[in-house]
Amino acid sequence: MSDNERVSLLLINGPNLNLLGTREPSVYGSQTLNDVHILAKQTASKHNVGVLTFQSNHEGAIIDRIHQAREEGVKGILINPGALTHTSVGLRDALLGVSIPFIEIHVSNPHSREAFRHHSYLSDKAIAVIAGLGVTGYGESEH
Ligand SMILES: O=C1C[C@@](O)(C(=O)O)C[C@@H](O)[C@@H]1O
Repeated sequence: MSDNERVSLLLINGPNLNLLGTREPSVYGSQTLNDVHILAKQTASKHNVGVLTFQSNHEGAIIDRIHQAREEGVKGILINPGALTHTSVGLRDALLGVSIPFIEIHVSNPHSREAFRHHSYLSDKAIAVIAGLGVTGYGESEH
């Protein structure tokens, strides 16, 4: 399979995840978004899968990127929606609208935090939810 034919995944990080590494380190740790991108790409490349990355603090930009993913033939989306997890019907509709399977990722475990973080607009439609593993949740466990 050539690079052009490689299966592609899209990794999306939502609002405030550009601050990983400096943002509330006791909750989110000290690794940066760049570390996340490296980990995800390294993990995927072991399976000959490519990863496109995108981060935005803007709901509409994320929705537009999800729409673009369909045109690009992206096979799966990995998304840490940040706070949009708990607020965005629009994000849910975008993911369902493009019919691309997705995995929801959180660095922290929202269920062990404030009550307003316990509900997700995405989880019931996600293939899987990975939460509370820190940045390692974007990679693959060694086994
Ligand atoms: O921004 C975030 C980050 C988060 O998605 C996580 O990765 O743990 C959890 C959300 O509740 C929060 O708003």
